[in-house]
Amino acid sequence: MADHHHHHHHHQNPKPYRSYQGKCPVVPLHESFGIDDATRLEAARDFTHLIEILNMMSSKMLELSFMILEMIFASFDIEEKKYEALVRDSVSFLRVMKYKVPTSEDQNLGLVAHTDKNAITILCQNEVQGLEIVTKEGHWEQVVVPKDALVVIVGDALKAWSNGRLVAVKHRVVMKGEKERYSFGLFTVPKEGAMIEAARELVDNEHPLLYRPFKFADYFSYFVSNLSDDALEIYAGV
Ligand SMILES: O=C(O)CCC(=O)C(=O)O
Ligand SMILES: [Fe+2]
Repeated sequence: MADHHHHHHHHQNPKPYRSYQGKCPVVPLHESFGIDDATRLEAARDFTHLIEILNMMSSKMLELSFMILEMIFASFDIEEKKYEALVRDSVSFLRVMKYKVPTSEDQNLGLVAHTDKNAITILCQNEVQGLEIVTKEGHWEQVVVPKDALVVIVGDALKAWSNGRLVAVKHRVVMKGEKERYSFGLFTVPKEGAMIEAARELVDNEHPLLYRPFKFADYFSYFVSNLSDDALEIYAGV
């Protein structure tokens, strides 16, 4: 994360009155940015390394999600070969999000309650809180994310793979206060065609099989056309 902030400073042109202008108390209505030598594609590209930053951040976040998955597998004493579908057969998806300041209290829902459908999600937010989860007791509670910390969310695919040992927590975003919220999420998603099947080691008499094996893409299509709250239970529950 430190790298991310560090890179930000390179965007500031050291020459006066170049790059970003704005938030000036004399002309609070004004915002602008300048690009030196913009007729040269390389120079125009250099203006912002946003794409490089997104690429670097998402690579690091994907690395982190694989590391977390491996720790989960190790904690269950499961051999590497058995988690192919969840690691080697994964693609990543990055979503950049902005939540506006609500104008009235009854319009403060930033993102509807849901479980993530993919295997594992890493979230990174600015200092504006808003993420809420349903606790074991069944009530909504805010997740207070410390500065520079990331949030890891288990999705339905990992829940099914772990035969329900890992919980895909229901979460939402509720906006309060006067600041916009920004977040980005790196979603580790099983590849097209990947099967999600409970690890055999996690199925026994005490832990009967909860979900039949299913093709992740088919489950996702099912969810998209039904948008049910209990999609996993309905689609794959045994
Ligand atoms: O913005 C956030 O912190 C939550 C985003 C989220 O839950 C999602 O995109 O699935
Ligand atoms: Fe989510």
